[in-house]
Amino acid sequence: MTFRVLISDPLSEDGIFPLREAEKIEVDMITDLTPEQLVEKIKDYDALLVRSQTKVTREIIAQGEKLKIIGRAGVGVDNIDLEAATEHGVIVVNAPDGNTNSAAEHSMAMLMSLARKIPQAYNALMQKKWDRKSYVGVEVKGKTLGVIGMGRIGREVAMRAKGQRMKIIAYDPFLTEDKAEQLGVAYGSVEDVIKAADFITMHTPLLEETKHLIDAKAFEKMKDGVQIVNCARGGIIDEDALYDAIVSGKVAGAALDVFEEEPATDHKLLELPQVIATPHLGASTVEAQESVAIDVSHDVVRLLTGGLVRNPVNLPSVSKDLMLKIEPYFYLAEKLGLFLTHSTEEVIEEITIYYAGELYEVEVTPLTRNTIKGLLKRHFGDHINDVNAAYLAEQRGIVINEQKTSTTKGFTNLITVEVKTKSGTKTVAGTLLNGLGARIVKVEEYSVDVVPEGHLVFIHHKDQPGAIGKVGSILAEHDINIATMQVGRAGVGGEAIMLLTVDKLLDEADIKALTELPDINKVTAMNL
Ligand SMILES: NC(=O)c1ccc[n+]([C@@H]2O[C@H](COP(=O)([O-])OP(=O)(O)OC[C@H]3O[C@@H](n4cnc5c(N)ncnc54)[C@H](O)[C@@H]3O)[C@@H](O)[C@H]2O)c1
Ligand SMILES: O=C(O)CC[C@@H](O)C(=O)O
Repeated sequence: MTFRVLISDPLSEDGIFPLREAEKIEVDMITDLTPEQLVEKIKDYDALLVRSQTKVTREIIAQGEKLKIIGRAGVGVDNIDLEAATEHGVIVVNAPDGNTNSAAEHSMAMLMSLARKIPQAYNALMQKKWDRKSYVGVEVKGKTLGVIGMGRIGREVAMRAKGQRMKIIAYDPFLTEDKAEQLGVAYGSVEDVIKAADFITMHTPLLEETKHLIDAKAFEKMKDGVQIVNCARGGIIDEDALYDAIVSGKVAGAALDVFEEEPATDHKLLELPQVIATPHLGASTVEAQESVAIDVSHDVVRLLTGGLVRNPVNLPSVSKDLMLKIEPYFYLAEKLGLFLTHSTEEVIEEITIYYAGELYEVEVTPLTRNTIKGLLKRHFGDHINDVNAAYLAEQRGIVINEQKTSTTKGFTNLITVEVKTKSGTKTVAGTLLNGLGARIVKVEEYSVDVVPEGHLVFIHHKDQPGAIGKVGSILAEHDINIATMQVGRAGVGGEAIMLLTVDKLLDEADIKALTELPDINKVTAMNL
């Protein structure tokens, strides 16, 4: 049987040699297909390889009757409908490391060009203007660079900027003060970073949490004359707010490699002389393109020849027999992780998962991965799956422990998840009730009985008469219907919790109103 591979974006010919030389694999590189033509063509192919131009939509995936694997020659998989791929059993692989260096170098090139107005001066000279007054720049030495997102590229940029003798202040949900110290950078919240920086560079993925992370309010907090670099993803910065901040003079300049809508040729930001830009070139080097093409090509060959892929984005790698035993627990494990990530603001240092009762006999590692996936999903988005969850956690220095016990603690099965942060531990436990599905049965030291889905409100308060009624009244005033309510307390008049399921997610105003009530210590709203 011969497999057919379609490459729909230009990939390095040297990089795809593993595909070209593989037996029983035919490769077609056709880079000028319209979306309609791709929908038609994909029917004949077993694998699709893309860069960032091709939008691999649900429709394309649905039409891919033979499609087994989609390879993304690069990091971001935001041009691939992962949900559709998973639903259709199509494995998505990427090349997370191959372009790190190039993207970091491009970010530095943009930073330096911005500081010294090189593109603007070049343009003037090309128009035969010898203008030395209009293009006076600033030195970066001694200036503070704010790095938002200290993953692979953010760290490389920080190291390079230190070489330019810049001071670095960084934020990443997985960066602790200790790790920051080891890296020789200052650590702060997003607010600390944007307030302190002379230059700010973005290096996060585009997620629900990072969309418009830099908005009008954020610009207000920045130093006057701040300069912004974005070589990560358009949409992390609110482009309208950036435009206004430049026009008002708050922001002195911006260097953009990425835009919310690409291609972005007719964009109002490109009309501003303070903006320099490149057309998504961060990974466009001979080396990066060869490296990412080699990585995805190897994975495609591995998969098509019955092997295991190295960089799966959505692959569940569990045998059928084991899957039958543990599949019912996947949902519970992920929801427990998700619950804890919402109720833990601090950096997670250690995760311990205890499996009790009938889970004692079973291989539980896939459940551990699912729990970690739930715990990290808020920060990694769809990039994380049960295959790469543990790897990503360990890469961030999070210690993972898995423990088994035959003690049933009254339940036939029990999963207890404990996370350790700098200020202590947080715990949640859940069980699968025969015929009734998943339940959260313990939160911290309190016993509860809650279905882990939908909109939850978790309140820490002081056990006082009337506290529950006041919460009910505020929610009613805010038109929020309570579906269920659980309460627990350490002792009369002591620490207590309420765990409510409600019909819609609380917004900031709802949370503020509840927090202002007497005896309410903390309110956490979550969507499981
Ligand atoms: N311009 C280009 O051509 C180009 C090339 C390569 C990568 N990229 C993009 O650059 C970005 C970074 O890539 P990477 O390889 O370093 O990824 P990475 O996964 O190694 O790092 C991303 C980091 O962002 C952090 N993060 C998540 N949510 C955050 C938040 N709310 N605030 C701050 N940090 C947060 C994560 O913890 C992680 O450490 C991605 O968006 C990627 O797609 C662009
Ligand atoms: O394909 C490209 O050149 C862009 C790649 C880059 O955005 C990535 O996320 O890896």
